[in-house]
Parts: sequence; structure tokens; C-alpha cells
Amino acid sequence: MLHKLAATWRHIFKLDPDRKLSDLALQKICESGTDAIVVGGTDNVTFKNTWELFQRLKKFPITCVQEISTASAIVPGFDGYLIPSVLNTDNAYWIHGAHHEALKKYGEFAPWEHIVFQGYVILNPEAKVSRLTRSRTELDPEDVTAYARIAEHLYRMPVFYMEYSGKFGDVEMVKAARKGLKNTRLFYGGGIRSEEQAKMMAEWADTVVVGNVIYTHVEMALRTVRWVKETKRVGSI
Ligand SMILES: CC(C)=CCC/C(C)=C/CC/C(C)=C/CC/C(C)=C/CC/C(C)=C/CC/C(C)=C/CC/C(C)=C/COP(=O)(O)OP(=O)(O)O
Ligand SMILES: O=P(O)(O)OC[C@@H](O)CO
Ligand SMILES: [Mg+2]
Repeated sequence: MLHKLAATWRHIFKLDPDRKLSDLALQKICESGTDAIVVGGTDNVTFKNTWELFQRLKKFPITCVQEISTASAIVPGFDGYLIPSVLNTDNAYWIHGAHHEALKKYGEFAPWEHIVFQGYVILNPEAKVSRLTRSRTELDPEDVTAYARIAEHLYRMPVFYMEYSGKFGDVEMVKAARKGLKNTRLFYGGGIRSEEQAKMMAEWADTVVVGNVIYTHVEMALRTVRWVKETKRVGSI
């Protein structure tokens, strides 16, 4: 069951199939002690570039999952699949429309026990993902707590993902998400590139996701594993 495995993840790296990474950097990322590698992105994610990255990752004994952003790029063989649904959009396509379209085609083949549904709240208005999904990013902490409660109690989602992709987020918003969650896991991702940032978010999030810094400063990215793992998460507020 992927959701049981995901419940043990403290730190994960997200690799973008559309970006170049040397073999050495990829090896260091896979051997870093992170809990899993997620393959996904917003732009130019294709079957070909996802498959090519997966072939390189398969050589390492690390859990690799695909985060699906377009059904045409689903690659069989991953250890599991993360399926986002954007909660702070009014566009039903990104809440469940794309999912309906995909399941009409591939529903027979869906490996349900290896699928985890994620409720996304996207908060960086500059991120491509926020433009694509027309997310309503002007939220206050009470909005975030309410979305967290929707994810946990109404949709019963296993993961609530606070997404600041490309920008370091507001810790008060992450605390607000924490306040609304008991069993649903809180993922935080966005802009982590220092010890202070990694530890600040690791105090409140169950799982910290690190992406862009892999491509700009791989040694810094590697250090985030230790910074996150040596931080104890505080309880609910
Ligand atoms: C054998 C086999 C595996 C068969 C297939 C069966 C299967 C797995 C079926 C699943 C069917 C299903 C329900 C698929 C989902 C289909 C789908 C397209 C859903 C839409 C998902 C969605 C809401 C996408 C919107 C974008 C988004 C939230 C992407 C998540 C990743 C993300 C936020 C990346 C950030 O990327 P980055 O590159 O950093 O972007 P920025 O530029 O914004 O920083
Ligand atoms: O790329 P960064 O900004 O580290 O964010 C990580 C992840 O949440 C992106 O989907
Ligand atoms: Mg990115």
C-alpha cells in the first residue's frame, strides 16, 4: 500500500523530467538518504522524458514514484503514483476533470493500492502550476485550515500538499494547515535552499519536498536531507 509507505516519508526529492541532471548528481541524490524520489513537473512532461529518467533511476535501490500531471506521460513500472487534485481553484478540470478523463481511458489498469491522492493548495502566484490551474492564491490562514479540513474530513485524502513551488513559503500558512490536520499527512514544498528554511518547515510539515535547488546547487540539496531528518516535528496547535 503506497499510502502506508508515504506515511513514513520525512524528506523527498522531486525530479523534473524536463530538466537535465548529470549521472553523478543523480547518483548523489539517490544515495542521499532521502526517503523517496518523486518524478514530476508542470511543463513539457512527456512519456519520453519521464521514461528516460525512470530508466536512469531504476538502477538505484530507492523508492521512485511518479506524480501525474498529464495522463499522456504515465509510465508503467514506478513503485507508485501520486495524483494531485487542486483544492484552491474554481476550475473543476484540475479538481477532478482531468482524473475523469484519465480514468475513462486507463481506469481498468489503475493499480489502486499503489496510488495516493493528494489535495494541493498552491500559494505562489508566480509558479507555472498556479497559472496553469488558475489557483486562488490570495488566501489567509483560516482559508488554509478550512482546505486542510476538507482534505482530511470530507475527501479523506491521505496527503495535503502546501505548494509554494519556486518560492519559500509563509510558515504561518503551514501552521494553519497543521491546525486542520490529524491523520492526513502534511507535505510542504517550495524554495528550500538553506538550513534555516529546511528546519523551519520540517517543524510543521510531516514531509518536506525539495526540488529546484537540485538543479542549481546539488550539494546544498543533499544537505537538506540531514537538516529535515534531524528536526522533530511539533504537535498540532
Ligand atoms: C499501468 C499504469 C500505471 C496505468 C495507469 C493507471 C493510472 C496511474 C491511472 C491514474 C489515472 C489518473 C486519475 C490520473 C490523473 C490524471 C491527471 C492528469 C490529473 C491532473 C493532476 C493535476 C491537478 C495537475 C495539475 C498540475 C499539478 C498540481 C501538478 C503537480 C506537480 C507540480 C505541482 C509540479 C510543480 O512543478 P514545477 O515544474 O516545479 O512547476 P513550477 O514551474 O510551477 O515551479
Ligand atoms: O522546487 P521547489 O521550489 O523546491 O519545490 C518543491 C516542490 O514542491 C515542487 O513541486
Ligand atoms: Mg519546479
